[in-house]
Amino acid sequence: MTKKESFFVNRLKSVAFAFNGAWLLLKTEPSIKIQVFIGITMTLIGFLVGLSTTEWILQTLTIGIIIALEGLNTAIEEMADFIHPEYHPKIGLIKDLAAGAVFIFALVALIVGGIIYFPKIF
Ligand SMILES: Nc1ncnc2c1ncn2[C@@H]1O[C@H](COP(=O)(O)OP(=O)(O)OP(=O)(O)O)[C@@H](O)[C@H]1O
Repeated sequence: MTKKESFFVNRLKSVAFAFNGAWLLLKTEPSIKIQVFIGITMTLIGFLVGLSTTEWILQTLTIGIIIALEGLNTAIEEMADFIHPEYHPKIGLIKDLAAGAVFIFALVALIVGGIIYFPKIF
């Protein structure tokens, strides 16, 4: 196998691993299921109210980023539990920080949603 072929085979394998990770998140993680449900609901509402192109881009980005952050938070939790399954204040801090990062973006998502939908409702 040439170097070029092995590069493309390796990239393909990476995509397959990433796809498997995304599928596992969707299948096993309640927080991801909730975010995906909210994302689908907001997309349907977007069609109902008729979002502009810019609003669609902002809403889709916001939904995607929050789901991706939830996924990273889950990965950090898994790593923390694997490295140190017993109670430890540092593990608590690491998990709280990761959850805090998701929380910050959840607030941003609420603000973005408010800016898009508030003028359409009131
Ligand atoms: N091993 C630990 N040592 C110390 N504190 C912990 C430990 N595990 C969890 N905690 C504390 O409990 C909180 C919740 O942790 P947990 O792993 O249950 O995540 P979670 O927020 O319930 O996430 P999810 O619902 O996605 O599983 C953490 O943010 C942390 O404050």
